[in-house]
Amino acid sequence: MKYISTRGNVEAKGFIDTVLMGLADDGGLMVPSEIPVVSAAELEEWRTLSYQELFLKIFSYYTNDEIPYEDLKEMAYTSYGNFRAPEVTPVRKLSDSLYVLELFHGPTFAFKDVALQFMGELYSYISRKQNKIIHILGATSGDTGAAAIQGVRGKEGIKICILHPHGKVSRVQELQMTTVDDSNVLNLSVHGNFDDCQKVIKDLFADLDFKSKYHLRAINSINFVRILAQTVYYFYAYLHVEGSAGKKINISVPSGNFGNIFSGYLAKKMGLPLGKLIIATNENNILERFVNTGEYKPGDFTSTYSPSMDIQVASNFERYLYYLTGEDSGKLSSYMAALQSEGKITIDGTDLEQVQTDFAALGVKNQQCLDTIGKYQNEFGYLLDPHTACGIAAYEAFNGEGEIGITFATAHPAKFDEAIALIDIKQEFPAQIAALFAMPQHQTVVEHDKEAVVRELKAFYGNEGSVR
Ligand SMILES: Cc1ncc(COP(=O)(O)O)c(C=O)c1O
Ligand SMILES: N[C@@H](CCOP(=O)(O)O)C(=O)O
Repeated sequence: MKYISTRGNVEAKGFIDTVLMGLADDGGLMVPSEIPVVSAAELEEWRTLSYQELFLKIFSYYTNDEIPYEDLKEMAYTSYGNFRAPEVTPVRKLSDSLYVLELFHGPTFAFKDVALQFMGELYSYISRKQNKIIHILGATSGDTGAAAIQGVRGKEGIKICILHPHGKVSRVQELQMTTVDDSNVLNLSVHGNFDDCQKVIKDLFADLDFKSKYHLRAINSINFVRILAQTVYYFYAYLHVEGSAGKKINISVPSGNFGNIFSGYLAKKMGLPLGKLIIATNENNILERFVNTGEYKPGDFTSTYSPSMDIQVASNFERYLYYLTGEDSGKLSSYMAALQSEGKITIDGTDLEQVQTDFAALGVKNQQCLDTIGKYQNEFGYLLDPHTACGIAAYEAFNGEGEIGITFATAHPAKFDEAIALIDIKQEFPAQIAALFAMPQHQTVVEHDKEAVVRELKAFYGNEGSVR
């Protein structure tokens, strides 16, 4: 398996080089040169596998034996060994037509742990095997940062710097990131929003001299391995829903940067019989507007009760667009150029029909989000976090009569008590979260400005040159 850039100007790479490259050097995103297809018979054989076994089956299609099987196995078992649920991502049945895939049983109580616990192990493995310095640079609206820091804190050969939007993450998210006092961690709290943070890091990755001189590596979903690791739980969910054999299952995914739902798109292309892929967003509804009208146009940023999805410029949209163009890098590049110069991308005709076949989408308003949390607490005694509540509202809008839907629970409600308290629900915090409130914080507040970030990075990296 080789990996290529959506923009077509990067020499094909192997698996590890793709991980290390992160953002493609031509500004595009790396994708597999062809997507492997799992047969229906093999899929059925996977029904009894544990999460870790399933992970190994799926990764084996992609790693080209660049990582010996025993090493990959050890990484998978270490990564998921510290999840609070033995199933890793348990499936809960709420009714005959609704299942919830709980993705929040990792160390930081959000779905990001599933991929980032593994990426922490993988970067550490590559650093040891190749004697490489790994300087992770990431942007977060709250959850990626916490999970990435937790995945690599204290690991030799690795430093991590995370940019988060100042005052725009939840209190627990901020504490999860900033109470970590390991010397290999730097938190930059940026005056601006998530899109501003993401733009700064993308600009730094695009500066190839800087990227190479300072050994920059990505943990955001611009990195293909994030997408791949997230694909595993789509298979797991499908295989653990009662009566799914021979049926198509709809999946509703709280979405922001389009990474999670793109993993579902990949799973479907690999042969997983999924029905509708439902994009649930909040009032930052660029993806809903795109699916309904064909116009992709970043709008005004809105702060909502689901702050992790307060995103206008969705990174992985480019990967989807690449497949929509029939893997035509030239056409994709001209769409991305139009986004740059005209501030929007417009598609129509059969392309728009294809989009509407691939996805349904709903932008859930703040009040509807709160109403959904209240409704599920009353009817099922099940407390939803505000992101998951958007997912459930979108499931309700699109799951048809007699169809089965799975909604992804992307975070634990304790991470977003600000919203939940508004409807007078009092929740008890898990001990790991309650303990954060008494801990000192470490962060540097910076302006939303590439040069200010560069100054902090240079001080953090010190004299580290090309040898570890
Ligand atoms: C809790 C939660 N739900 C949903 C999302 C959206 O996921 P994605 O960015 O992969 O679309 C995020 C952030 O990414 C998140 O932290
Ligand atoms: N919601 C995310 C935003 C970054 O998304 P990623 O999937 O590209 O890492 C977050 O929690 O930071």
